[in-house]
Parts: sequence; structure tokens; C-alpha cells
Amino acid sequence: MDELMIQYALLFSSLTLFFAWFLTKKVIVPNIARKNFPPSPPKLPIIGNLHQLGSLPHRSLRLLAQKHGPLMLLHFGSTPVLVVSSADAARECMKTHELDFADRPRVDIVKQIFYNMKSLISFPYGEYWRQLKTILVHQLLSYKRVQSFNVIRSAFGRKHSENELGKKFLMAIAEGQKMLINLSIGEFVPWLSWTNRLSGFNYRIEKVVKQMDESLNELIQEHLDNGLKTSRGEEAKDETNREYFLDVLLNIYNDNIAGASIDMDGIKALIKDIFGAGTETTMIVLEWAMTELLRHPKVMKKLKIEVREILNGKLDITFDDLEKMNYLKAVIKETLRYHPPVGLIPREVRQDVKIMGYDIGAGIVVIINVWAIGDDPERFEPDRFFNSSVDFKGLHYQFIPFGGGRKICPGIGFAMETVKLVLANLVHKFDWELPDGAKGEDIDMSEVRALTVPRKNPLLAVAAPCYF
Ligand code: HEM
Repeated sequence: MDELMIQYALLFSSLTLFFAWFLTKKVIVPNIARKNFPPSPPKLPIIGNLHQLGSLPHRSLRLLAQKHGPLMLLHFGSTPVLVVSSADAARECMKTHELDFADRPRVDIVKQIFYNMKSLISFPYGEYWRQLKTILVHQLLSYKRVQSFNVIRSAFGRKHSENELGKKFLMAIAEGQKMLINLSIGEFVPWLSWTNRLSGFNYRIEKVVKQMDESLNELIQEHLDNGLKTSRGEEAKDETNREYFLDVLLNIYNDNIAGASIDMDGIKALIKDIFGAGTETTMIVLEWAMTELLRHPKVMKKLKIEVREILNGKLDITFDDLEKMNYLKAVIKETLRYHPPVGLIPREVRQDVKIMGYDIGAGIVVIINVWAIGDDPERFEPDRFFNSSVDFKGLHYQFIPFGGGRKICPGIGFAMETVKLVLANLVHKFDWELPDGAKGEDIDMSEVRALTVPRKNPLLAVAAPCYF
């Protein structure tokens, strides 16, 4: 009997082994083998390629791409990540297969910050995303409104951009952004997600989300208590009558604007979109533009001459004046190419797709390395854009500081008018130099790792007023 049992056991294990071998050889392996995945650098157990990201991922990923090619498959923990590093590859993803690449990665922390992804940035491509985009583009950022808003204080109003409540909200946004870049290992290796609780990561994120929510609720309540403004994009006569983004959104919520609808979480998520995506990016362009002007005195001089000639002794700058400043536009474009504020654009693949002969599976996270794609990363030269038709509106894939395809940044007009206006004013009204007789080449050019790519240390410069 015992012998029979042993024979049964042997037969059973042999059958199991044969079945496993058959599955691996004939079913699973051929399926994988038939797939043509993009090249991958070697990875470590558990963390995958996370250790290769370094302190400035846009730079480390460019170095890796120079070795492994414009489409690379990395692993952040167990999460597969496709890295796109050439204009041709970006065109394939953002234009040819636009819809297949139109989602953002579904990271837990993003879900928490954006009310279960109810924001334009995070919501999967589809009907709700289209509704939010229509509200943002047609109600908040239309050309008429861009001109009628006081561009800097347009979200809540002057009072809130300077008072405690506004500051508290901005601090919570900054903290949330920091947490988004310092994602814990638990986000990439699901079976290690318990470490998020242990390390206090979950607690910190809950605290930040609560802070943002509380300050948003207070801001909304104040706007409701003070009566909503309904200037409908007309130029308001004074600050007290000006209609801000929040008024527009609350009017849509109250059904005062035909053809649009939004719920309260949607309003709050959209406000976070505007602050998260719109304020720091714009500031970063301005700071890098001033840095490059101080490093390149000839460029500064040429810009000053253009601005002052067009203004011809006039103090205030109008939108029409800005339109004529072609060298100013070239300086800003070159700054966006050389220091793209969003160095890495995150996307997620919606369904299996073939790109440049490679098989890319649904659910794979995609990173488009905007900085690596903008060629000639060693030279700042605005003249390359002077009288050139290359633009950032998503048609020229070698220059995509605002992204491309349907997910292209909806704030381009708003951002560009702000940057042009502020930069033109800075060079028109002041002469600039570095402190203590320092030279351009002494400026510290270090970048810091963030969701965006800002200067590591603030730029210090001395302004002397110009008299007309
Ligand atoms: C110089 C300033 C700015 C830069 C460089 C910038 C860059 C970008 C980039 C690269 C994307 C991703 C696009 C893609 O996936 O293809 C994006 C998305 C976005 N930006 Fe901007 N942005 C700027 C200013 C603004 C402003 C001022 C606003 C709003 C007032 C804004 C709102 C958004 C939103 C809502 C999205 C998400 C769009 C979506 O996912 O459908 N951005 N931006």
C-alpha cells in the first residue's frame, strides 16, 4: 500500500512538473517571446531601476536613453515604465496614438489629493475630462478672460493672494507637490504598501489633504458670503467688482452659466489643478529667464533695446505692445526649451499598442522626457527661435514644453501672457546686475528635483530703476 502511495505521489509530481514545463514552454514563454519589448537597462530585485533615477531624473534618464535608445522600458519597483526620449517617439505617443496615451498614472496619492481623480490633470480621458476641459478653456482661460483678468491674482482675488488663508492653501499645495515627487517604495511595490503606514507617509499625506480641503472650504465660503461676481469676462472697473476663477466656478455650480456643470469636489479639484499646474511653472520660467539674461549680457541688451524701442518712453505695457516683441518671445521660448519647467510628462497607456515596432501593454506608466527631446541642451541661444516657425503649441515634437495632443496644457495662453508681461516690465523698468560685482559665469545653475525643475537656490540680482 505504502509503495502504491509512493508511486502515485511520484506520478502526480511528474505530471505536475510536465504540466508546468508544458505551460512555460508552449504557452507562457512563446507569448512573452513573441512580444517585442523596448530595451531595458539591467534592474535590481525589488526596486527595479529606481536607483538609476538619481537626484535629477530628467538628466539621469537622458544618459540612460543615450545608451538604450529613445524608447526604454524601466521598472520602478514592480511598475513598468516606458521612457520616451526623442521627438519621433514623442510624436508616435502624443499624436499618432494620441488616445492610447491620454491617461495619467493612477497613483494612490493623486487619487487622495484630487478627490478620487476628479481633476482635469488626473481624470482618465473621457466625457467628464472633456467637461472639465471645456470649463477651464472656455470659461476660465478664454483669450478675452486672459486679457481681462489681473493675471497674477486671478484665482481668488488680491485679498486672498496675500492673507493667511491664501498662504495656508499655497503652503499645503507646495507640501502636496513635495510628497508627489518623494513617492514611497510602497507606491511602486504593492506588497510593500504597509511601509507607507509605518513610515508615517500615509499620515502626512492625510494631513496635507485635510489642510488643503479646509482652506479651500473657507475660501469658497468667503466668496459665497461676499456675493459672487458675474462680470462674464468683461473688464471689471475696479478690484472689488472683478470676477475671479472661483466666482466663475461657483456660478457654474449654481447653474448661472448655461451649458456647463460641476460639483463641489470638481470645483476644488480644478482649483488645485490651476494652482498645482499653473503657478510654480510660470514662476520657474521667469526665474530661469532672468538667470539666463544675467548670464548672457548681449541677450539682455538686445531684449532691452527691443522693449524700450517699442514702448518709446511709455511706462505701461499693453497686450498689443507685447505682441510686437518678437525677441522677447524668442527669449521665452529658448528658456522653455533649455529649462522646461515640466521636464518629465507623466502619462499612462490605455490599451495595448505598438510603438516603433515595440509592444507596449495597457496600464504601463509613460514618462516623456521633454528636456532630453529639446536638442542642443548645452547652449542657450534665443536667436534659434527668432523669425522661426517652431512653436510650443504641440505641432513641433522637438519642442514640447507644454506637452502635446489632447492632453496639451490648457494654460499656454495664460502662462505666456503672464511671463511676457512680467519679463517685459522687469527689463523695461530696471537695469539688472549681479551682487558684489559677480559675473554671469559665477551664477549657481543647480537645479533641484521636484515635480517641476526649479533653481536649487533663489536667484539674487540687484535692480536699479530706470528713469524715462
Ligand atoms: C510656463 C507655464 C506652464 C508650463 C511649462 C506648463 C506645462 C504643462 C505640461 C507639460 C503639461 C502636460 C501636458 C501633456 O500631458 O501633454 C501641462 C498640463 C496642464 N497644465 Fe500646464 N503649464 C504651464 C502653465 C499652466 C497654467 C498657467 C495653467 C492654468 C491656469 C495650467 C494648467 C494645466 C492643466 C490643468 C494641465 C492638465 C491638462 C490635462 O491633463 O488634460 N498650466 N502643463
